[in-house]
Order: sequence, then C-alpha cells, then structure tokens
Amino acid sequence: MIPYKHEPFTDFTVEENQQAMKKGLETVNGYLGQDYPLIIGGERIMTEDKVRSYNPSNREETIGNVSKATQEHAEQAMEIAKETFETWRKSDPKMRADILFRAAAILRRRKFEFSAIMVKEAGKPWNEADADTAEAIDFLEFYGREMLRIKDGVKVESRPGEFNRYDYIPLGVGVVISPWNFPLAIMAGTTVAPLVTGNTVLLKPSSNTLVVAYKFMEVLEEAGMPKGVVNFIPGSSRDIGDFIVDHVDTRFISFTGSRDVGVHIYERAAQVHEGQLNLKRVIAEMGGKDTIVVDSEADLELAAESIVKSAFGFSGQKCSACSRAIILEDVYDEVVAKVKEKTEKLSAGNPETNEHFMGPVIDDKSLNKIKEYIEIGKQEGRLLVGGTTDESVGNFVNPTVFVDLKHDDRIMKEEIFGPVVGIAKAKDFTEAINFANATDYGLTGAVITNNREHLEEARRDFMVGNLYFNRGCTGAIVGYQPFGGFKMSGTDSKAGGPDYLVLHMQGRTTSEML
Ligand SMILES: NC(=O)c1ccc[n+]([C@@H]2O[C@H](COP(=O)([O-])OP(=O)(O)OC[C@H]3O[C@@H](n4cnc5c(N)ncnc54)[C@H](O)[C@@H]3O)[C@@H](O)[C@H]2O)c1
Ligand SMILES: N[C@@H](CCC=O)C(=O)O
Repeated sequence: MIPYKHEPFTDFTVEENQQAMKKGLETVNGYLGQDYPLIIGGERIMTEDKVRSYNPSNREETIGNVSKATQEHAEQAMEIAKETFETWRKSDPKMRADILFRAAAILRRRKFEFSAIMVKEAGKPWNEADADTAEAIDFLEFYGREMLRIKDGVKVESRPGEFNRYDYIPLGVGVVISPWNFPLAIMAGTTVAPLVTGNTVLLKPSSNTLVVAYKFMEVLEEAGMPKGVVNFIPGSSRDIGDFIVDHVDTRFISFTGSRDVGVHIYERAAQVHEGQLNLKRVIAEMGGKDTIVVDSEADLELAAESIVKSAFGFSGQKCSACSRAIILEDVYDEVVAKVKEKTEKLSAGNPETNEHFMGPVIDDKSLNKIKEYIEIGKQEGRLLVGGTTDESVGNFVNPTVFVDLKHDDRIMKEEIFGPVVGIAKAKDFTEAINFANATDYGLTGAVITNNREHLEEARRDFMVGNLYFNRGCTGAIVGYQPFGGFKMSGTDSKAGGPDYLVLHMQGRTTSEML
C-alpha cells in the first residue's frame, strides 16, 4: 500500500490538459438532456415526475432530467438498506477499502469528464472543477487507508486471565444529504465514509447537481459496490427530507449544507419516535462567515491576493470563502487599494471556455439573495467595486467589494454565499481577532502577519476550525488539513481527518476469559 498523497491539480496552461478538458466537455455534451432513474437496491426506477438539472451559465441548457423519489421510494430504499446492512456489516473491511481504491482509479481515468460535468452543472471554472474532482479522489484514497488503519480496533489492556479487545463496528443505515457547491467531492466523501465503515446509505444529493451524483453511483457500481449498499434517492427535500430524517430506522444523518437546514435536521433527529431503537447520530457541516485578518506587519500584496482569491473563487460559493476582511487601520487604505485593483481585473462569464476567473452563481434563488445583500451593503458601507449582474442568459454576479463597514454590520455577519466581500478596520491586532470571532460561525479564517507573537495569539484565540497563516482561507486538502468548524458551522466533523470514519461507527469492547 503506497502512502497517501493528495491528487495533484491539473495545470491547464499545458496544451495536452486543455485538449483533455475540451474532450471531457465534448463527452458531457454528448449526453446532455438524458433522463436518469433512481437507484434502489441496484434497480433503476424511472419516475414520471423529474427534476430538470440545468446549466447555471445558460438556463436553457438541460444537463439532465432526474427522477424524483417519493416517500414510498424512500421507504423501499430504507427496507433494502436495512436488509443489505445485515450482510454488509460483516464484510471484510479490506474488501470495502478495495472498492474505494478501485473507484479512485476509475475517477482518475475519467477526471476530465467529471470535471466537465461540474463546469456545466455547477458552473465551476476548470480549475475549481478539477480541484473538486481531485478532492473526491482524495476522499476515496484517504478513507480506504483509514479503514485499513482502524479495522482491527485499538489496543486496550488485559488483566491476567482475560483478553480484552476494543473494536469499531458500523452503526446501521445512514442518510447522506449533500450540497451543490462541492457536488462531487462532498457528496462522494460523505457517501463513501459510511460505505467503507460497513454501513448502508440512502443518498439524497442537492437537486441542483444530480447528474454528477448519478455518474458517481455508476463509478461505485463499476468498482464493485454490491446492490443496496448505497441507494440513490434524489428528490424534493419538501417531499422526502423530513421523512428520511424522521425515519425510525435512520441510525445517523450526515448533512452538509446551510445553517438553517442543518439546525432543522439536528432538531428533528433528536425526536425519538415510536419503535425507534437508537438515538440518531447527526454529522452536520454547515455555513460559514470567514474572515481574513490583515496585520500592520504583513505582506500587503499577499494580503490583497489572499482576500481576492478566497472571496471570489467559485464566485464565493464556498463555506470557506473569505466574505469579510478585518484590516488594521494603519494599513487599511493601502490594502483596500490593492484589493480594488486586483478585483477589477476579474471577469465573470461562462466557465466552459476557461476565459473567466468566475462562473455564475448556482440559481435564481441564490442570485436574488445576493442582490438583496448588495442593496444592504450599499446602505451599510461604501461600494468599492462591482455590485452589478448579468442575468440575460445565466446567473452572473460581478465580484463585489464593500468597504468602510462596521465589523457587526449585516453583510459582515450573515452568510451571503456569493462573490461579495465586506471590509472593516480595527485599531489593533487583538481587536481584529475579537472582530473576527464576532460571528455565529467558526469555520475558516486566515491571518496575514509577520509578527510571531500575533500568529500565536491567533492560534490561541481565533476560534475557527481551519485557521490559515499567510495564505487564503479556502482549499483544505484531504489528509493534510482536516476540514470542519465550530459554533454554527456544524459539529466539527473534520472531513478528511483521522477522526472522521469513527463518526460512522461505535466502539465495542469484548472480553474473553482465558
Ligand atoms: N461546512 C461545510 O463543510 C460545508 C460544505 C459545503 C457547503 N456548506 C454550506 O452549504 C450551503 C450551500 O449548500 P446548499 O445550498 O445545498 O445548502 P442547503 O442547506 O440549501 O441544502 C443542502 C442539502 O440539504 C437538502 N435539504 C434542504 N432542506 C432539507 C430538509 N428540510 N430536510 C432534508 N434535506 C434538506 C438539500 O436538498 C441539499 O441536498 C452554504 O450554507 C454552505 O456554507 C457547508
Ligand atoms: N473544504 C472546502 C470548502 C467546502 C465548503 O464549501 C475548502 O476548504 O475550501
């Protein structure tokens, strides 16, 4: 077993890689508009009622029409998942890990196709789509190795005459609910973690990005996943969301998405229903309002670059995005000027041609929410750059910067989830850290400083799950920078970390008298 190393990103300045991506786009264009079924117990079920997955860069373009699960389908999936669990839980963890390694190899061979799906279905620029595919491969490779690491449990002591073992055993049937913004990586990571630990899964991806999820299901099947281990039940959260969360046989829920939905699920999962045998476990990774702090003693060019790249990568549609910057007052004007200059060079447009830094935002609901916050920003601060949209064909919002804000203004506190960043000043470093902490979230953050004491003060006091020094605040790498956050950013599950698989298992002690 070769040691884990993260999947390298693709260099699209290389002609060969550009051609490979264009070929990937041609492949995807070849199957646009197809109908897709549910997958329950390995059986394909085509429903009359379907969700149209469309291209946010061009609303008229249909990526696929995907079947919608009803509560009856969800019940059927639960029954099959329960039955399958009884054999899957006893399967060889090495075999389960091999499925992940094989899936990683298949994904690696088809990485340009999968990235191309996300260019079309999620509006991801080539580099962002490639990073998403690389992260999915990383989750497969890393969790496969993690399962091999913990398959024999952990050593405990034994007294004379006894032999004690401490093992991890699977939980049961899990509901995996995934977001659209990392439509392959997070969907795949949250699905294969329960799979490799011996659980079975009901997978309900976001309705915005269903085709890439379906294609991933085919990869798992090709890699040898038995029927019924993962059941693909796309559908309206109104129709089946509460149903699968409330179900008495749902042993755990792995949710990634917004704060409001996460809290809703967390509250509902706490309810014990008639006939329920377990307290449901909830793994919830939720929203962010992430801050970059710029110290007086800092590389101001690096600071501006870090703010701009973290704020506008994938149009700011990352839970880790820099949506607020707190800058010490003695360098404030200089950093703001640099941010303005860099932002003005960015363009938003159709990501297919790889000519634009940013693509669209995901849908009309998101577009309208961002526009509302732009109007709020104009009331609370000064519009430095952007604030405009192009809605003629797709959902394009130009990169937008507001300055001269107070740290507790609405656009400095509430998740906008778009290409909008707010900037405020602080009189000293400690005040800047206090302002950085003054949100309901605790996901990512960054500090740009050359002052060692200030770095250590931040490491101690800046309360976020992923804290970066002298770089941007997005782009955690699986196995290198376990990802997850505090406060209303969720249960700090640390995806891609050494504790993650055990969240999908329970410890069991066996003790034998010799
Ligand atoms: N912390 C993280 O690791 C992380 C990662 C990615 C995204 N996010 C967050 O996710 C949000 C963006 O993603 P989104 O728009 O898909 O979030 P969302 O909460 O709208 O949807 C997430 C998932 O929940 C489903 N859902 C919605 N209502 C439901 C209900 N009542 N019951 C069951 N399922 C329901 C959706 O269909 C989707 O599959 C942002 O807030 C972002 O910060 C967090
Ligand atoms: N793990 C990703 C963010 C996921 C949330 O959207 C990052 O580190 O940028």
